[in-house]
Amino acid sequence: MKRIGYLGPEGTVSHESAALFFQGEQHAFFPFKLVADIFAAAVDGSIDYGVVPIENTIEGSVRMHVDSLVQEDSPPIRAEWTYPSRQNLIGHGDELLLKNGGGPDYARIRKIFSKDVAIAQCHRFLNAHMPDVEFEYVNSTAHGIRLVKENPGKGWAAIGTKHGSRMYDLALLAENITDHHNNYTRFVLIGRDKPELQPSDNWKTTILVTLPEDFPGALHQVLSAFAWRRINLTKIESRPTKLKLGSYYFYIDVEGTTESVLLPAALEEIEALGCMVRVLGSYPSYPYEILKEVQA
Ligand SMILES: O=C(O)C(=O)C[C@]1(C(=O)O)C=C[C@@H](O)C=C1
Repeated sequence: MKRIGYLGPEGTVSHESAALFFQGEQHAFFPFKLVADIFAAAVDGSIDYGVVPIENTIEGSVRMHVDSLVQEDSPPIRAEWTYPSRQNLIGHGDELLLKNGGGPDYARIRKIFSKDVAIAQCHRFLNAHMPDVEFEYVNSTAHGIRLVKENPGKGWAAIGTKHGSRMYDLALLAENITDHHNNYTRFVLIGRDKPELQPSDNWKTTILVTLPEDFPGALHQVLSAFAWRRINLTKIESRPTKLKLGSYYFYIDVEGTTESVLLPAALEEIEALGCMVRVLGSYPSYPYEILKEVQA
């Protein structure tokens, strides 16, 4: 049985998405307090695979997690999938719902607990209903829900999943409060060994490219190595190497696998330019709709 690490406690978006990804298989799930701890456990072998949220429709890249993926000792990316992040306002119903059934009593909500990314996904709703509410950023959405559960009577609410509200037996004060409903998170699976997964028609490869110094037009040449081979890039992002001010690498996702003929040739061409290239993983990609179909 494989050991899977996810951002806990139970009831996070990561937990829901991992349950869907590994549906129908026997796995042991282990909650972690921080995504950094998942990386550490995947490195020291105390888990086989780790589930890492990497990008969100509204908030873009989760930078800290991208930076962990890039560390020299991080295990490779073995798969990616997308999962809808549907956030809800959660609290003690007897305390924070209007008695006449008229919905949440916003005036009584003093503080909202959640993960920074989840709060950022609900800005419009929060501005419209509670422009002056105080926020407390916690390690995960379910961590916030748990704190609210343990502290009734203080005017505390959380932002998190329906699954989380059921798990902690709290009321859904307001449902689907994300700024728009097309809010997806991209998760990656990291692990030392190649997992056995459903076949997929979509493959991606993530590479890190560090450009040589003082080489005018280097990025242009890197991109053209993909362009003339008609290899599609799905993401490119620059991140500081953290070694020197002004020194950056490029984090690039391309469609295709390193098992193909074209992609290794493109990477060789880029290396020949004097760039450093590191492959962070070549892996199948599963859109949410496909995972849902398997479930049905
Ligand atoms: O806090 C959670 O529920 C998580 O799984 C983490 C996380 C993230 O940090 O990106 C994952 C997806 C959601 O969009 C919000 C939060």
